[in-house]
Amino acid sequence: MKMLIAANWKMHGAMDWIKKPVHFDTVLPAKDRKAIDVLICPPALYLAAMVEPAMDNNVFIGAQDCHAADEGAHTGDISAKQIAETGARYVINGHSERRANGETDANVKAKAEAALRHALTPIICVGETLDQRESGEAQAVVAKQLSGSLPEVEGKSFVVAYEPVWAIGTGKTATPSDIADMHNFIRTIVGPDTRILYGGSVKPANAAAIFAVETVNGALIGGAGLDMYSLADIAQAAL
Ligand SMILES: O=C[C@H](O)COP(=O)(O)O
Repeated sequence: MKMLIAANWKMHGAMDWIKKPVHFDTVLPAKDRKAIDVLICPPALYLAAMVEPAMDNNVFIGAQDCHAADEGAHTGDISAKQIAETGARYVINGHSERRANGETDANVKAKAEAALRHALTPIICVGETLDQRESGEAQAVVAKQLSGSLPEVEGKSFVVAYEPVWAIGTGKTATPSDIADMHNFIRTIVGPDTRILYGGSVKPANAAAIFAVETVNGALIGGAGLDMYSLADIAQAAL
């Protein structure tokens, strides 16, 4: 399965960042990374401007969230239909930073199903908190999130990102053995054909060890995905 190297820019960036996929291609040209897919998920207002230069450089563009409805009175929200119209190909659903603000498994599932209706690939995030891990509940928490959040749409593919909440933006990475345990567990639920990413303080220095875990099919990268040299170093580790 092709690895997916996905950068989630969160609420970072400015208009001149729309050139970053072109810069990425200068650092790691498309001809040298045919074995992997590269995705950048910028803030929504940059999507339309980024898609064309990014696709010209074999970089996919995705959104960080979508609404479950196709249209309506939802101030500040963006629908999967609108995201798809920009030419973006992926959307992140259920990131822990959104779950922390009240997003439920049912919301995530409805959003992922909206994404699939508009030919976007949802990246569905799951992961336990430190308290949940320390009390031995990590797998049960992830199983519950998957059971409530995965889209029920026949024949459509989605991506799962396992992001332990305690590893996000903290510099603490799960050990390869912890990642392998959780990814193997998730694999038993999602089957052999679904990409399972790891996210949580992925950096150039630890990427190779993470990608060496057999059931890791790529990474969802926050901080280290803002700099194209560091994103390219991580991508290189997946080749
Ligand atoms: O979506 C990305 C994750 O939240 C990971 O962020 P991080 O690499 O800054 O820890």
